[in-house]
Amino acid sequence: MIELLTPTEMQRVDRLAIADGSPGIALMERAGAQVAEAILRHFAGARDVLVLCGSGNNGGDGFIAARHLAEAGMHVRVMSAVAREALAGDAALAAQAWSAPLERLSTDHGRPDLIVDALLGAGLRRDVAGPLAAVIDAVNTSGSPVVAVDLPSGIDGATGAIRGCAIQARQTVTFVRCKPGHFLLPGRELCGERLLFDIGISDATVDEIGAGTFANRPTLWQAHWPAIAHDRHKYDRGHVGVVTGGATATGAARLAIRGAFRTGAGLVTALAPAEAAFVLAPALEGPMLRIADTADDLQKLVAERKISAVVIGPGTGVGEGTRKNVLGILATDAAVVLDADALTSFEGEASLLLAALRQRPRPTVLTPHAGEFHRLFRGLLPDAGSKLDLCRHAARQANAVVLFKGADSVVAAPDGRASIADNAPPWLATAGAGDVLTGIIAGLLAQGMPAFEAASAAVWIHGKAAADFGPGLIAEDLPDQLPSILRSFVRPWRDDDPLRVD
Ligand SMILES: NC(=O)C1=CN([C@@H]2O[C@H](COP(=O)(O)OP(=O)(O)OC[C@H]3O[C@@H](n4cnc5c(N)ncnc54)[C@H](OP(=O)(O)O)[C@@H]3O)[C@@H](O)[C@H]2O)[C@H](O)CC1
Ligand SMILES: [K+]
Repeated sequence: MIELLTPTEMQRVDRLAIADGSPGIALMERAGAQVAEAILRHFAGARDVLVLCGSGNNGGDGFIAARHLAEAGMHVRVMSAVAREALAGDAALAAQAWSAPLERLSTDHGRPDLIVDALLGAGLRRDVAGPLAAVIDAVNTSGSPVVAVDLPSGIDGATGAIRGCAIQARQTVTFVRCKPGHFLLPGRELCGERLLFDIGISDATVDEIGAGTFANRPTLWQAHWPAIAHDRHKYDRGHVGVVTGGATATGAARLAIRGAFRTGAGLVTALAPAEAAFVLAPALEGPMLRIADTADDLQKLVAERKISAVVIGPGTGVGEGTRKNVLGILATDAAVVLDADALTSFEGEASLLLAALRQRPRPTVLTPHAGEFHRLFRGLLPDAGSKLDLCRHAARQANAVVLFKGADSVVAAPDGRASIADNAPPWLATAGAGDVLTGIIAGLLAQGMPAFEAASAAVWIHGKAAADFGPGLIAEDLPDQLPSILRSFVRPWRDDDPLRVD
């Protein structure tokens, strides 16, 4: 159940299910019953419940939930955005089965123990304004906990954006599959706890849609996890090269090195300018050190040392030197992770970078945070769009996997696949955490994991490492959290496993 379906895709799934013999009203009956069941389980002490119903099928789910809650003994009032006669289709049928009076939707809610938000769901079509916006504001300031049906009203299910204003829910009950808007910020925050229920639509029906967006979970990438066999030596486990900054700027690269080493790369080499050698040498034990002052030196080392994945960007400085080194590295056969200064060095010259990426046949991952993303792609992408849309566009343009970092990190591949993560705790936003992430990605690429899966896996593992550690985390703690997480992914060698990316 890891696909994320946009409201449009969900409508197509609904239509397929209805065509296959599940009447819409039967789906709605199950949806409304699940909402009631969730409330009875999680808000068992609630006595007075107010259900707010909109004019569409989201409201229909609300009428059915109201009936079940009343049957369970709760005192239920229903406010409707429209009169019964104005309802159509399944929502009209659902309202018929609610025999008590309907109140007109207003801001006069009192202080019920619980409010059920069934105003707007997948059918949100424009910004919320006027009387409906006033109702949403009144709900948010009422102090009553809110259970949202499908989506908090006002949240765009495709993008997670607030359209005008939106409900802040304590819990959101959704059906069949989560939507991107449940994962992307700010939507995720407004959902509160998210509960997903089956309403009788089969996985085969969902498969027919061919969804390309996924929740970032181990099930998305675990099948591609690098294998370990006892008869392989360290060279079979890949060799990561990390380009470092000068004598006073090697910390970021060292974090990447530790991330790569802990992720299981057999060898890790710091590729450093000569001036940094005496600073780095005492700071490295397992990882090796090689001197590279120019793009030529880097290219030669990658070839001679059979380096299978290179990280460049953390601490390398912004400017001509890094630009040349990036272009040099992109011309090698190694998999490449471009981060930080490697991206910012192409600000205003993105076409240079994109030209090199487009003709490159090897795996490449770009890992911008929001600032780096917008600096690099300014003018090259549509002006408006969700983080998911923009990341997909960028991946297509760059012919590379793009990891758009943040609390809702998105990974997109040039073929259109995308993952969205929701497991990063707030304390992961700390200096150097991104450097460790580049190392984890490179460590997985070096062991032969494909780029989309490697970037998605790294994001999830990075978030899990931070969550496991807890508050007080600094980037230096992240690599040491990895072994206990990686343990659960170890799998035996298969004969068709790649030895390494080259
Ligand atoms: N498989 C499932 O997941 C099922 C989900 N169900 C529920 O159905 C809704 C989707 O129902 P739908 O009728 O398509 O849409 P909504 O009820 O969310 O909204 C449509 C009505 O809302 C009006 N609207 C739209 N935007 C606004 C706005 N900004 N302000 C005010 N009103 C708005 C719209 O009016 P129009 O004038 O635009 O026509 C509609 O009247 C889904 O979310 C689930 O809860 C089903 O139960 C079946 C299975
Ligand atoms: K809703």
